[in-house]
Amino acid sequence: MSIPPRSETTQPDTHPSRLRSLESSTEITVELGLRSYPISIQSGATSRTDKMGFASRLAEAIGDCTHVILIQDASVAASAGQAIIESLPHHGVRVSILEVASGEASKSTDRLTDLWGELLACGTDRRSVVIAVGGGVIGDLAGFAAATFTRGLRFVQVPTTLLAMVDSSVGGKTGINLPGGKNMIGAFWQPHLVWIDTDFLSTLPTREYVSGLAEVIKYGVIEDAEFFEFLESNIAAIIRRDPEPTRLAIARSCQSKARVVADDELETSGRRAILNYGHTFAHAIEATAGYGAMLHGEAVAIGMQMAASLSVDLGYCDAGLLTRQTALLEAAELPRSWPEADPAKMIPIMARDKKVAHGKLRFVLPESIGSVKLVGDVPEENVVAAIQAWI
Ligand SMILES: NC(=O)c1ccc[n+]([C@@H]2O[C@H](COP(=O)([O-])OP(=O)(O)OC[C@H]3O[C@@H](n4cnc5c(N)ncnc54)[C@H](O)[C@@H]3O)[C@@H](O)[C@H]2O)c1
Ligand SMILES: O=C(O)C(=O)C[C@@H](O)[C@H](O)[C@H](O)COP(=O)(O)O
Ligand SMILES: [Zn+2]
Repeated sequence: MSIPPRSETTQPDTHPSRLRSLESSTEITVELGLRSYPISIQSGATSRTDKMGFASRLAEAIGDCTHVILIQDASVAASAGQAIIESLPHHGVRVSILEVASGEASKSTDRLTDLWGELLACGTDRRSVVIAVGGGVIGDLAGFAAATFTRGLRFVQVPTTLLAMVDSSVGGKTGINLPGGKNMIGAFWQPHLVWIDTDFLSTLPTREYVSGLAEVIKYGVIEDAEFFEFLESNIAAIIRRDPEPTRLAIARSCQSKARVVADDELETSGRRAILNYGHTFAHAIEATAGYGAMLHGEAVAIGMQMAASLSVDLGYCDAGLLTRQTALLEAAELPRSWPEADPAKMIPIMARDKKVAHGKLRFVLPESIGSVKLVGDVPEENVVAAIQAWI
């Protein structure tokens, strides 16, 4: 099974990220000049001792390394965490293991402060390397600890959820939440390597796996119409976690994210903001529901519905787009509405969105499948109507 490469005529690829297929592995490069790094997508290769294994890729990406700090989600300590530890050279590398409790609540100032103390206590110096093993929560938290401890440690992302494989491990956004806003404290800090072993997905609960599909579908809407069509035809197989379509969906998502990040690493030109499709609503849903009550991907699915409704309402796209997006989200078994959505609670939180410029909210709105634009000056009554459409 294969999806065709993006057609040059309809979708000029001005910053192509290299995609190489090697047997059952795929390698994508995030092109950022001196900060470029590989995303290695494998199936079951973590403990291989040859050049395809984790240890070889780590050595290639990092160079000298005598101290590794594994920051891992407690729920993958015995599986992915253990596989990474066993793959590391037994001599010459000291390994410190720091565990973080599962869940969004760990992306907090309290947990971060403790983590800084734990890094200090285990003798971390500026040549130490942080390896984050877990989902987006661990990647965001450990990445921010790496960005800030002694003004910056090299770090590696080993994502173990679908969402982290397709989105959060790539692109260098790291950070924690404040009670009043998602990811309000953070830094752009790129990893040196993203190591994706799809075998780690075998233990992931269905609800978490499905949550990751929201970000996968996002790429189709924002910049890859061919991928959206591929997902429409293959969503049932991807939900079953059939290896080939699942690996293709992960690779194509990473390719999309790598392309956008290479274009606008620090979200200054506006290009990277497209990755925030649905997120202005989603972050307000997560904050008002209470962090962790609604999964990030679930909130993104509902947020994409609200954004698409807003776009139809303002005349930027036709209703057909919303129909196709609704059908795909439904086929992916993602929520499309939230009965408790309250515009009066959500709008003040949305006002703190990181896309706000000169005090005005900006929304990523679809024009057609595969194309979105950043729109400012949206009347509040239309925003309220878009929220109310999905209660
Ligand atoms: N930095 C970015 O660019 C970016 C992008 C998207 C999302 N995010 C952030 O990512 C977070 C969501 O990430 P997530 O969905 O991975 O959630 P998560 O990290 O909370 O992981 C989800 C759950 O799955 C468990 N888990 C992880 N791997 C497992 C495995 N292999 N087997 C069994 N259980 C496993 C975890 O313990 C947790 O309970 C949010 O905080 C979101 O804001 C960041
Ligand atoms: O990488 C990006 O850029 C994204 O916006 C990806 C989003 O999926 C992700 O949820 C991100 O953490 C949101 O960032 P924020 O800047 O809106 O906090
Ligand atoms: Zn997201």
